[in-house]
Amino acid sequence: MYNVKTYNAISQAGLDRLTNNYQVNKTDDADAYLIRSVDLHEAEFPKNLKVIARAGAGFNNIPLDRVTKAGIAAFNTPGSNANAVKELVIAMLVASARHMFAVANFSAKNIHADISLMKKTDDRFKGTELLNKRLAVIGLGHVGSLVANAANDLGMKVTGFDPFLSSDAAWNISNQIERAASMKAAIQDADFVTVHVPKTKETTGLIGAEELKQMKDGVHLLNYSRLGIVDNQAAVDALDAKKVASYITDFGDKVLYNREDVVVTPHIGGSTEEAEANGSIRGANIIMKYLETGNVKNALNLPDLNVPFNTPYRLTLIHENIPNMVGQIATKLADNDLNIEGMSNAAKDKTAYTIIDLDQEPYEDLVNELTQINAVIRVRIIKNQK
Ligand SMILES: NC(=O)c1ccc[n+]([C@@H]2O[C@H](COP(=O)([O-])OP(=O)(O)OC[C@H]3O[C@@H](n4cnc5c(N)ncnc54)[C@H](O)[C@@H]3O)[C@@H](O)[C@H]2O)c1
Ligand SMILES: O=C(O)[C@H](O)COP(=O)(O)O
Repeated sequence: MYNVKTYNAISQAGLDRLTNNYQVNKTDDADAYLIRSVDLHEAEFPKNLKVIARAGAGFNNIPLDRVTKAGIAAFNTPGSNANAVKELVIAMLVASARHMFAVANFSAKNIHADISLMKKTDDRFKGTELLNKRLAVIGLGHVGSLVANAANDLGMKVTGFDPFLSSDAAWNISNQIERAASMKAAIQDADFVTVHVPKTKETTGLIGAEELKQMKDGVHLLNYSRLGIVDNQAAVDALDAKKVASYITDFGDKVLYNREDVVVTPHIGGSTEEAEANGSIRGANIIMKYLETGNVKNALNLPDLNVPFNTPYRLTLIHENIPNMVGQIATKLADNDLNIEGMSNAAKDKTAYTIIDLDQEPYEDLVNELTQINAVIRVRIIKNQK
């Protein structure tokens, strides 16, 4: 029986996919965590924990270095909520161009007045159209590419900036989207700027005072990525200077409160029934695949390694990516008369992963003995359930 512990609101749709070999939230000593945005940076991890699946895209809540050193595989599910974010961002583009929040505030405060009369005396709610306006999309991954394509479908001129764009992601982007060679080239002519990058050391403050200065007067700015990717104090200064017309973000920050030109939504970009179900189902499938086969696809901290599991037993080893690891492991097995049916190895950055298929049950102390090899981080024996 495997134990799964959940954090945050995890859609039942994914938990329903777990087979009878799984129980949920029965113990803290879990084999797997299924999480959303819970901040794990200060968390202690149980000894048994083998895998963390983040139902959603952003993984800045997972201390990847520490998790990897503990031999825990970490995965996210990028794309599972991308459509939800796209729809909200498009709504916010329209809302900012048509002053929808000011209109909503006005009508809420004037419930006894005939609001239709106000149009005759006051044109403060006259808006602009998105058609032919320019949108800069910073980050063209799962979310950014959908936003760029949808804005293009609405007749906007769209410029994308993503120096690290994968070739897979590039296939998803309409050939109408112009690719900028620099941040400045992307933002300098834009009427709207929207940011869709992961939160890292490099992207913290990606949109700061300098970038805001490079933008057109009256630009509308959106941040549905993470707190800190836009420097909020710099954004407030630019709003005060009327450089930026409006700022819409999914992440609260006290410098933003009580302003008519700012709208803060409570981190709901990915909060739809469909997106939460997608993330939870993908997270549950990731957990089952990793625990039952050791196979890895698109982990955050391990290389891809997918080997058909056709033997009765399998050993998996997470170890440092240094010379002679595979040799030492194979020697240890040979010294103990264990025949290797198949062996595969791959590396990602400083971490390597080895899968060894065995036609017989390994002796009990093998895990300890292999773990004692210098630079071996974690060893698992998996019994084939098929
Ligand atoms: N508000 C929400 O609820 C919500 C929902 C989903 C995602 N997000 C956030 O949005 C981020 C993006 O999500 P995604 O699913 O598109 O992720 P993704 O990994 O598919 O795409 C991120 C893209 O950003 C690009 N990038 C990285 N650094 C960059 C830089 N300095 N300049 C320009 N581009 C850069 C990458 O090359 C990649 O193409 C997530 O990491 C998460 O923090 C928020
Ligand atoms: O990165 C994400 O996927 C989103 O920010 C959603 O976060 P949540 O799962 O906490 O809603």
